[in-house]
Amino acid sequence: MSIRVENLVHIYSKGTPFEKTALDNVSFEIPDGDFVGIIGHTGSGKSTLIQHLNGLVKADSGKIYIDGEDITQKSVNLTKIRGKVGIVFQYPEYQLFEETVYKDIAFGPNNLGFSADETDKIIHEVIKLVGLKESVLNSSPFELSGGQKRRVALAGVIAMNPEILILDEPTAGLDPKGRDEILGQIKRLHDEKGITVVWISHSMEDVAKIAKNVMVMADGKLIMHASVDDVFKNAELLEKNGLSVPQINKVVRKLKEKGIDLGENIYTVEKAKNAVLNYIKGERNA
Ligand SMILES: Nc1ncnc2c1ncn2[C@@H]1O[C@H](COP(=O)(O)OP(=O)(O)OP(=O)(O)O)[C@@H](O)[C@H]1O
Repeated sequence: MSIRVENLVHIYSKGTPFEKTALDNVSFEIPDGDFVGIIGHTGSGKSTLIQHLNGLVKADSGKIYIDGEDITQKSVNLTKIRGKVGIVFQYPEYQLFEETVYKDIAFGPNNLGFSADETDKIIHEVIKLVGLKESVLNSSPFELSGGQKRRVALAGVIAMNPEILILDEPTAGLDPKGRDEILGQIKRLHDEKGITVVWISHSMEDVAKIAKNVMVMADGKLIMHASVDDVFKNAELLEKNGLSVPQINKVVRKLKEKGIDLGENIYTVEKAKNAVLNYIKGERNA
């Protein structure tokens, strides 16, 4: 499913001394099946933006089209839209409230009117997708570790069978292993089911590794929207806006200054490793 946003404006506390323009005329298009990372300094408007994408907040002006349907219209069926556009918020584990994991995951599909049999089938599918064992289904969500709770929350959103998955820092507060696993599962979901993913991240490394395209927010404006390579080429602009390129790229640039040229557009450790191996091979054959 595609997303198109036209001239979106969001102002908090309008008409008061605390007025704040969180989104300042933001326009973009995300094609069906894309995997977009949203980066931006703290307070740049990222969370506000994603809340608009399934109608959780009201725009001061502008239009939002989900698969061509304008969801800012009063007549729109928001329950239907929210079934198609799933959002996983920051620290989603705080939203778990049922007495068992099974019931928690069932909550969304039940609300959307899925039959008990359908819901049961989906629960057994999604629990595997997020890398949990069936045995946790009868546990209380509160008995689980932080990483497991995060997976349950993700499973609850995936169980609604969304066509667009929006994630606000899904790996915040997890250890490196938990982070890699959750990101791997999201990537697999995207690859296997073709789900469009929009993902807020503070990790430039993760964005370079997983996203196809990147949106850069600064002070409520969308200042760049391009491929990973095209965005990270602009190190100076990113740094000016409180961001950075992945650390590995800094190492690659430093090496270039010292006369060791590994090549352009190296933003992941994997790419750097291959470039180093090629470089060594080249030196040997010279
Ligand atoms: N409920 C609110 N009332 C008033 N101002 C708000 C509210 N929520 C956010 N803001 C302000 O709007 C701006 C954008 O906030 P938002 O949370 O969208 O940014 P963000 O990029 O997601 O930040 P972070 O990376 O810290 O989560 C900030 O200046 C913030 O202080």
